[in-house]
Amino acid sequence: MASISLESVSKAYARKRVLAEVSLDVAEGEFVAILGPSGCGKTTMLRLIAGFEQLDAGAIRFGREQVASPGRSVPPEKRNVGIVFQNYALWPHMSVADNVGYALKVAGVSPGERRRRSVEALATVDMDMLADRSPADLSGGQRQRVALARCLAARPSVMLLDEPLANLDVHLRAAMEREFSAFHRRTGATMIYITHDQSEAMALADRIAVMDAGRIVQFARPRDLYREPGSEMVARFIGNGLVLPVSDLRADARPGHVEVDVFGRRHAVRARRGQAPAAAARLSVHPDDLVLASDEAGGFDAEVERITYRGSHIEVHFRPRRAPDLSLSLHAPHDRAIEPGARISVRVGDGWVLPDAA
Ligand SMILES: Nc1ncnc2c1ncn2[C@@H]1O[C@H](COP(=O)(O)OP(=O)(O)OP(=O)(O)O)[C@@H](O)[C@H]1O
Repeated sequence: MASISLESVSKAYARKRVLAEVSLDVAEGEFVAILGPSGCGKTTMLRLIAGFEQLDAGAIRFGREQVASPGRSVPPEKRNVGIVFQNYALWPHMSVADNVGYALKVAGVSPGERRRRSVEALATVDMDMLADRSPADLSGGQRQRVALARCLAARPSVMLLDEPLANLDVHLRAAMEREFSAFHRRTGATMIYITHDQSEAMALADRIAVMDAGRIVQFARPRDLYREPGSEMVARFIGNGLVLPVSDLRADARPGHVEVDVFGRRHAVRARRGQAPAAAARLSVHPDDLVLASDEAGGFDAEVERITYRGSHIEVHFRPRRAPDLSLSLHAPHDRAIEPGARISVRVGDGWVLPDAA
């Protein structure tokens, strides 16, 4: 397995810049998700790493070896990269084992060795019992596991996965998420996983690179992205994040904390150390951070708009009285009696002041 590093990589199609000086260091054996909205350049980045596209500026390294720079590119078949796409085409006329061993056959590996490595790769994804089946007789999830085994049989030093779960239903996705995690633990493969689904990225990755319009806007562990987003885009993209306008930001006695005014009530929230006092700021919170205050004096005034039943809890959609254009939500116990139109008092239990430059 190898580490991967992108150094100020830029790429344009015709005159449209798709990647702008992207730098990223993925450690050996790390599981990194590339997360971003449609069209932000995720697939282009993957294609550059795989060697299907040439970069315009910058460099890509696998370990110490430079595999791409302007005008110089190691071809895809020499990069030892395994790729699993969303559309995992399997050959319908070949058995599962032959599908998995096909690349080895092309590479001239002997039939005995081929079979051994195919069955070994299938065992890794718990599919060795179905080695002689036809792909037509498999479920969607089983086919995706075969695609994974096929990638694995070639013993790649890097695995690239492009929205591999996008075509699966929600239950199968959850099962496959577990599969990918287990697979990563077992093989120690360096994995780069593309998705626009933030919950999938949060569940799987050691670190997540959030992309927006051809740039990496933040590269951090899931917990840090959730608790300390660096910009409004990241704050909104992760964990149903909300951004509140706050005012009169002042120092708090506790390091890493400040006091702010949220719709007329003072609250202590988290901020970068050294955060300067400010007349106005933006606060990143999540529905779980907002709590119904028991007494009216506790929080800011709001009016309930509607309730969504979620089984384990109810989601209360509301508008602050002082900012009726802002639609927010919080989670409350499912047995809490609360009606649309009711007046409530809301406290910010936890929040993070977005850094000034964001
Ligand atoms: N071969 C190409 N020629 C011209 N433009 C391209 C080409 N490939 C991609 N683009 C453009 O580059 C931009 C980034 O595309 P890319 O596929 O990398 O985004 P993405 O983040 O993977 O999107 P999605 O999540 O929708 O797959 C888009 O505006 C796309 O239209």
